[in-house]
Amino acid sequence: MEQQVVDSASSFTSAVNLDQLQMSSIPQRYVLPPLQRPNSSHLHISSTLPIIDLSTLSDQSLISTTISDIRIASKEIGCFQVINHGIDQSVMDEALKVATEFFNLPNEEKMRFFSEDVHKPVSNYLHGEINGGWQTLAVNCYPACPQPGLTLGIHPHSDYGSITVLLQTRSGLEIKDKNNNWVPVPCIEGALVVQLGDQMEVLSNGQYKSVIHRATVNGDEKRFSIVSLHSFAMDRKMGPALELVDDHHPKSYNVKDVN
Ligand SMILES: O=C(O)CCC(=O)C(=O)O
Ligand SMILES: [Fe+2]
Repeated sequence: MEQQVVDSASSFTSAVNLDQLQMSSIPQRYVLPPLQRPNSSHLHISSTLPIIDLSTLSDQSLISTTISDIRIASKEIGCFQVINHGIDQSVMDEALKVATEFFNLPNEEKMRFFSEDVHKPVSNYLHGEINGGWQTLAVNCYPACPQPGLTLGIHPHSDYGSITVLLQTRSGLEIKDKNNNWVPVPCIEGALVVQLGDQMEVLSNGQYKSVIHRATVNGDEKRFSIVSLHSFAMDRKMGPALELVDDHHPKSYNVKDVN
């Protein structure tokens, strides 16, 4: 039975298929070595993730404090949450509703939207916007998992682009702090998670951090995240901003094509 699931589905749908089979344990290939499992390094949570109220940016008396809070979060963690960001709750609720409906479709229906080129559907629409940059929208569904302590929804990685904005339906996202501890990102109603990516770390000559993060799974409920990944234009040469390179801060990265 398991073999059939693996053969008939791409990695895109296989975990969802397993969910439909209501298995009481996960297949061996999903079981991680003990040190890579969630909770293995939670013992001393040393960081709390800042929550930035973006409505303060329209108040002259608060603007510099807010910018400074964003700068500190970008330097220390590369991640923060934003509230009062101007996106209506109803828009976010609708996006999550459509995501849920999509993942509830039968596999054959879902595969009608399948594309080998993950940039294709969105780039056609947005290419040329944001100064030739790219936006990729990922919608992730993490089925409830019978053994959440043994596996992960997404393995540790940093995002390749400049900035990522993420909406989650429940907690599950974790970031690595500067002491190498995994810190859970709490799910706050209406908040969006902002993560800096590799391009921002390079552009800032290492002053800002591209945050390493992962997604855990849970035993009782599906979790969704909608992830908007923003990247500079592919034909752009990327390197540290010259203003940030001097005798005390030598160039830490070579200039490379974003590609
Ligand atoms: O779902 C999450 O919380 C993380 C997703 C993520 O890191 C990604 O799609 O790049
Ligand atoms: Fe990511």
